[in-house]
Amino acid sequence: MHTEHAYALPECRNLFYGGRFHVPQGGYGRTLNPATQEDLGPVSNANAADVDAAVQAAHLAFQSWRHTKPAVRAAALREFGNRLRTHAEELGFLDAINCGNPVREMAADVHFAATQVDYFAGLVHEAKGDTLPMGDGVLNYSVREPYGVVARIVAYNHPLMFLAAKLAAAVAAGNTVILKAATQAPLSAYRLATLLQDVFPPGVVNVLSGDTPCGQALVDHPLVKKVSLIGSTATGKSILRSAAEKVMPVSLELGGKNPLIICPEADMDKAIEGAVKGMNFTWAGQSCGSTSRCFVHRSVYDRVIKEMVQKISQLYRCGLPTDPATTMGCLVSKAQYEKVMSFIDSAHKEGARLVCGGVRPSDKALDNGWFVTATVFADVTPAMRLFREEVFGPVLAVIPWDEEEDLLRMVNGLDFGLTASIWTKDLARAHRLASRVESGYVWINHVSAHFIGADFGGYKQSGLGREEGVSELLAWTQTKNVHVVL
Ligand SMILES: NC(=O)c1ccc[n+]([C@@H]2O[C@H](COP(=O)([O-])OP(=O)(O)OC[C@H]3O[C@@H](n4cnc5c(N)ncnc54)[C@H](O)[C@@H]3O)[C@@H](O)[C@H]2O)c1
Repeated sequence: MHTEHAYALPECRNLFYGGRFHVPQGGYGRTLNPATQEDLGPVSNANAADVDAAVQAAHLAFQSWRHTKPAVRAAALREFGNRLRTHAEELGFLDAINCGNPVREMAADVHFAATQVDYFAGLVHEAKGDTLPMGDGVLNYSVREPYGVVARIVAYNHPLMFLAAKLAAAVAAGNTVILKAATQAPLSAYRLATLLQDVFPPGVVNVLSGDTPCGQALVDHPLVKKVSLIGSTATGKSILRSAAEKVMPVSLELGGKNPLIICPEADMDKAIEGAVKGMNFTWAGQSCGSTSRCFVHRSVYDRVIKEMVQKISQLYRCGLPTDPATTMGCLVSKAQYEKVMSFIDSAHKEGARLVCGGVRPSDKALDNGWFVTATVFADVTPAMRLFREEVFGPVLAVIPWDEEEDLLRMVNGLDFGLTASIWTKDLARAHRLASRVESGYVWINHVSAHFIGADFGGYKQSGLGREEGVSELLAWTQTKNVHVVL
């Protein structure tokens, strides 16, 4: 706690609900800087009693927030967006020091979150209903109403952005929200709570930190009417099972093992650049949308691999996440590091060909961190673990292909279906492949980017529901039909 940092670490690490911070009944744990193992101090571990207190506060706030004029809700959201922008550097720093992703990108995340908050502030009046033509003397209309208290549980790779951006649609629609910070990196969440303390009425936005028991207690609480998760498929399934007990709707943004397809006629320079960028090495590959299976047509296979490796060595070098010059951060924890290393191990054992990386960086300054260099394995086959399972680390699998039918069998042969990226100059092939890939978000001659207003979400076991567009707002409402005989 005595190391000099660019910004002060948050002083208050308690639970934020009902407009104030509360000492956790579940006690405290510790949080670390994954790049150095520096102890960054205590973090609250909310237990079921804490969750209940927060839910009661949110429930009380719902009684008035649901009737607050939409324009007033929008104004609060816009003020919140402005606060985010004003504190972007500081929040980005807190994420970098706590989750291991580079500070420059984490600050950009905060600005992106603010843009999403503004977007939903502008949509408040779109949570509207319909009327049905019924003839004289009868009026039939539907209204959209908020659910009540809802919970958002998030993953660690964009700790601040996932909390800040994703509260907006739920709050815009008139719900009150309990945010559960990422277990591994909650520091920015405490600062976020302070920043929003006087923006929303007490109890409208509440921020908890904790581990699985906190998330589970939120899912199980009878007054929590909807839960959304950004997390792994395993957690998504567990939440879905618990939600069944309450017949509660859920929204799930889950894992991926996303394909990037390079066709022989593609603009090869751009395709190679896309394949490298799509792996999100900056975040050490820790991104759900990472295109971690790269299918390269055999006629260009050797060239693509050679140039890909050159590009990676030019663009990505592990460095301390808090250094603005760093282009690639570290993994979030020892557990994640060991998982990534086990994939590298199994790829070797199963006969994949290592073409770069696969080791710790040689830089002594990084010796204490969970760093792994940008890694590419070629000649990966569908039988290998690296082909089938999400690594959530900097490990790219390259697979040769010859015929489109075989390609599609391999591409669609998994239970994941989040993103896909297709590189071709053949218009017919572009649309044919786009229509046949089983993914919820497809780029043609592009990769990685999200577009505000465009629905993001997964097919198959990569998720349920869509976010980032109007449908996210509507998903936080339920429809009531009213039939009036005049
Ligand atoms: N589709 C997307 O938009 C998206 C975005 C980012 C990350 N992810 C996925 O997230 C995963 C990595 O993140 P992670 O390791 O933090 O995921 P995780 O599933 O382990 O944890 C996510 C969150 O769920 C909570 N949680 C765990 N078990 C729970 C339970 N039984 N009930 C309620 N809450 C519970 C955790 O405390 C954490 O806050 C990857 O699979 C990645 O693909 C998906």
